[in-house]
Amino acid sequence: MGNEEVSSPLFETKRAKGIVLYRLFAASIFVGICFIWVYRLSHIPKAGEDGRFGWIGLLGAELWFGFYWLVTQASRWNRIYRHTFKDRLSQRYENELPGVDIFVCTADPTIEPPMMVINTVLSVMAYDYPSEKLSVYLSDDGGSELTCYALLEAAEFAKHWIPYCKKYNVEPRSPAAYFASIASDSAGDFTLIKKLYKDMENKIKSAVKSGSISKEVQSKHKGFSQWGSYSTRRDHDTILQIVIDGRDPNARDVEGYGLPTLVYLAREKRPQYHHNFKAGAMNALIRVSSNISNGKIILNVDCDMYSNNSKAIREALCFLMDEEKGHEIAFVQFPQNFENVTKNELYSSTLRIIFEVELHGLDGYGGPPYVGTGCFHRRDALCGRKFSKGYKSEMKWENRKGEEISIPKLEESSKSLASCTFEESTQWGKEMGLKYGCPVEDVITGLSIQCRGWKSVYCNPTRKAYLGLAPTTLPQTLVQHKRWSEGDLQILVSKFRLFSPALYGHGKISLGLQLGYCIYCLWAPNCLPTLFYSILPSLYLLRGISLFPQISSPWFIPFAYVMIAKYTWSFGEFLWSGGTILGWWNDQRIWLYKRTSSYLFAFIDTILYYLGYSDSAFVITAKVADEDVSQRYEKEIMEFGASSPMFIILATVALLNLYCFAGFLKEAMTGKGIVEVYETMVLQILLCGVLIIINLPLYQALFLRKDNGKMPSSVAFKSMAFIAFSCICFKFLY
Ligand SMILES: O=c1ccn([C@@H]2O[C@H](COP(=O)(O)OP(=O)(O)O[C@H]3O[C@H](CO)[C@@H](O)[C@H](O)[C@H]3O)[C@@H](O)[C@H]2O)c(=O)[nH]1
Ligand SMILES: [Mn+2]
Repeated sequence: MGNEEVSSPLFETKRAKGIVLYRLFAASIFVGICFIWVYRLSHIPKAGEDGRFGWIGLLGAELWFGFYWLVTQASRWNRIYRHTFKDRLSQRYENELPGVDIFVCTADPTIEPPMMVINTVLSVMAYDYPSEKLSVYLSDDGGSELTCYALLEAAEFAKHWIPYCKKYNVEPRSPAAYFASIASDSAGDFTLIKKLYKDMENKIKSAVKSGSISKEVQSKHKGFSQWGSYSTRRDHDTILQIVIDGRDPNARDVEGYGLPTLVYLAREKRPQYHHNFKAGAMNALIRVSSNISNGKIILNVDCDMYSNNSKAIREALCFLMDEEKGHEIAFVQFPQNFENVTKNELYSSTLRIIFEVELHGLDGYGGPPYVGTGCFHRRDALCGRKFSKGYKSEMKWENRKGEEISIPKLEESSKSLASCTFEESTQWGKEMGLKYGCPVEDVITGLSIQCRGWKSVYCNPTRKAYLGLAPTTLPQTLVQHKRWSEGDLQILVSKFRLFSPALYGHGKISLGLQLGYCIYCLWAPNCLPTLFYSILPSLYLLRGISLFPQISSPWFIPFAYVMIAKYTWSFGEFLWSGGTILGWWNDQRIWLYKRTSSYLFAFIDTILYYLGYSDSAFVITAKVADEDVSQRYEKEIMEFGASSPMFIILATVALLNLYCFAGFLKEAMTGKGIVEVYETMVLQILLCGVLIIINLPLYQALFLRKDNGKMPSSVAFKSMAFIAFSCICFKFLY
């Protein structure tokens, strides 16, 4: 190996093409925004004049939108793309690759079925990586015997599955996804492995169906005795079982090769101790794993996020082990991609623009946030170590010497690390591990790592590294976004303080990155201006009062330019990120729905939280759906289903616009004449019209659909009563 080879980097970074053109374009939009501001400020109706209230409202909204648009530029101004050289990595380090501990989190056996969980586990056990250096930990906050049983079965199946994957270079390595992707192969090995999988599936499914583990199975595995003291999932001792001990010379697959270590953990839960949701689970895993395998690298995945690219560990190591820059990097984040999205992404759940555009932008300013899954951490950075220039942590593999402790002893000593009291008066949840008290434990933890001086890297290879399950109903989508926007807002205004002098004063993270975080931290406050903009102009349309420049006025130009330019860009960006035309349209609808419902509720909840009236929780997203719900999802029919207060807002805004438009049409036909009205009110008509078109599926769900996914009629009544009341007030009183 020549010196030249050693000095060649393990990854390279490229600036996005056409960035200068983009910057010019963005500057032109900003000029347009300034003109709009000037127009609004210089034309405020005088006190007592028609439309003064609405005008000032729109002024506020436009000031906000302009400001927020500026903030979002942080994610587009300086986009970069990474490319790795995995062959160089194996040339230099193949025999010294570090140990990797993989954490899979699950929390509820009914909405996260054991079969799904073990498919994720199997996919990460079968990584293209030396098995003896891999350890997989399953954290089960559901404390479910069924999940544990499924894991025991998976351990048996893994003995066939891992060598099969390696022999045939299988991709993806989640058995369920693999068998679904392959029509049928009559080759001997394939038939055998498929049969073994089906056998395992039948056993697990029948256990799940009966809801318990048979006495016979229980007697075979001593681990089940640990459920003896179990009363509920909120009240039990630590349950820990080393299912496979990678150091055991007898733990071999069918080809005679070593197996990865596999551990089941249900940390202790007591009603009087807050368990801190996923952050609590992760911290218990960090400690338990340090006692068992102590890998230098920690990969964290959600239980639905199976590995779709068996080279992902090697991708991540190209960054972390790079001789020149590697020592600065605390974590490597992969995008979240989803297996179950339909062609036109009905609920916009691919988060396409975030993962294909924005995180590349944040990467240009110091690194993406940690988004909770598909992320490789350097263990010491995650545990609170500060970055320092001179320090180079040794990544290379060290054989665990002198660790001839027996499994029962190792299990016993690990259990105490997962007890409720262990963290009392320690820094866990504060400066060590994942932070507590925030609904987005991931983002806040990543931010604090970056504030300790570390960088992160965004790695988005063509073959997607992880595929998970996106929510398949509108309420789930909205609830998920409520959790996210609420957590992100807390980062901005709470004790964590993105802008606190302590962080900013020391210049810990760049201004670009701070603004980048603000894109998400300011999601929630968008609710008010968006509500204003989707209600006021329509109400004024009904009253015949114009709030925008006439078509013949020169002030019309900036409005037209900003709208056309911004939406053309957004459309183009969506298409070249791989989306469809209808997908973009759906994205616009969900954008509106999130802003007017999820963000509003998050905003209100955050205020209540600070006043001490509410506690933020982690509502787990369901990963299974009823048959008819899935069918409608496949056909891209929106699922409303249960009555939710969020729907009342959506329906009210939609119906209000319909009512205003109808009222205006009637007036225009009988009164002034359509041409003249059009001349003075074109932008208001357009806005109201677009709002109606985008809401078509909602009207359908309110009035036309008969299936179970329609909007409950109670929502229709409530919102109509609300509209009738407010329209009457607005028309006659104001
Ligand atoms: O008390 C809990 C609650 C959740 N989880 C696990 O956390 C993961 C994420 O939960 P999910 O309901 O799927 O939430 P999502 O909104 O899809 O998750 C995203 O957002 C979360 C923060 O809001 C992050 O924790 C996740 O990693 C990220 O994928 C799942 O594996 C759960 O099993 C736990 O282990 N314990
Ligand atoms: Mn999820």
